[in-house]
Amino acid sequence: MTLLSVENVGFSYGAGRRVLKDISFSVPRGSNVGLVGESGSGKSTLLRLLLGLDAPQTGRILFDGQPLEAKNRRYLREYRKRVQAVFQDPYSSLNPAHRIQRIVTEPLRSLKIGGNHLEMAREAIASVGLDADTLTRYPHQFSGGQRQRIAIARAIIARPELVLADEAVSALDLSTRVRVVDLFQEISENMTMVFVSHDMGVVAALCDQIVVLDRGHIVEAGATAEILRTPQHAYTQSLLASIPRMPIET
Ligand SMILES: Nc1ncnc2c1ncn2[C@@H]1O[C@H](COP(=O)(O)OP(=O)(O)OP(=O)(O)O)[C@@H](O)[C@H]1O
Repeated sequence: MTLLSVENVGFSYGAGRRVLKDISFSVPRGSNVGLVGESGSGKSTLLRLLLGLDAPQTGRILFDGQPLEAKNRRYLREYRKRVQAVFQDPYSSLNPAHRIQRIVTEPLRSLKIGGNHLEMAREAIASVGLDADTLTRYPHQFSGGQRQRIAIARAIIARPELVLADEAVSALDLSTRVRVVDLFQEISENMTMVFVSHDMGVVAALCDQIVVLDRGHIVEAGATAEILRTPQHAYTQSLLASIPRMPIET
């Protein structure tokens, strides 16, 4: 069943040129879909539309069969219970003055979700592989990879149906990146994910489907194995060529 459906979406900032043109793809429930493309291809813009921060000028986005009502605060409050995001820079997204417990439970308060928040925080922090005493500490006491785990715990604490990740491992060094990719793989087993990255290697490791963007257009979309085996578009071939080590089996 389709959870998210993007239909013929076009978008420009103000009166500027089109940065997204006729974008269509769907995200089946339970799947991981990767959006890849070089800098400036429109990935972050598309993610803003998926978060409801902006509305497309043409086309529409359906979430669970209903149109996503961007900028409708009441709608977005309900939407945020079902959709959470993880961003690139774990440091700037974690308030340095707050303890981890307060940071991780923030979605529960802002979404007015009841229950035992401390218990829920313990569970979320354990599910990203961190100790319970993490909750009493501050962001500066952690490494980049640990901070990204904390950001992931915050994203999953409200048990969203969909997680949108924007370059969520790009700022991490290689070995940490591999561990956080493994973590995403684990949590994505019970969730639907849209994973935005300029790194085809990361997306290929995590996603069962890939949508390739080039200057606001979709140039290729399909099953990951298929795209890795027979990339159709010269642009996809060049993205694949930029992966330092290709998987041997696809
Ligand atoms: N606020 C804005 N106002 C005007 N133009 C913008 C704005 N944000 C992005 N753009 C333009 O829209 C196009 C797509 O940018 P976008 O950030 O979506 O690409 P991206 O693929 O996410 O790139 P990156 O990987 O560098 O973040 C670019 O040409 C960019 O200059």
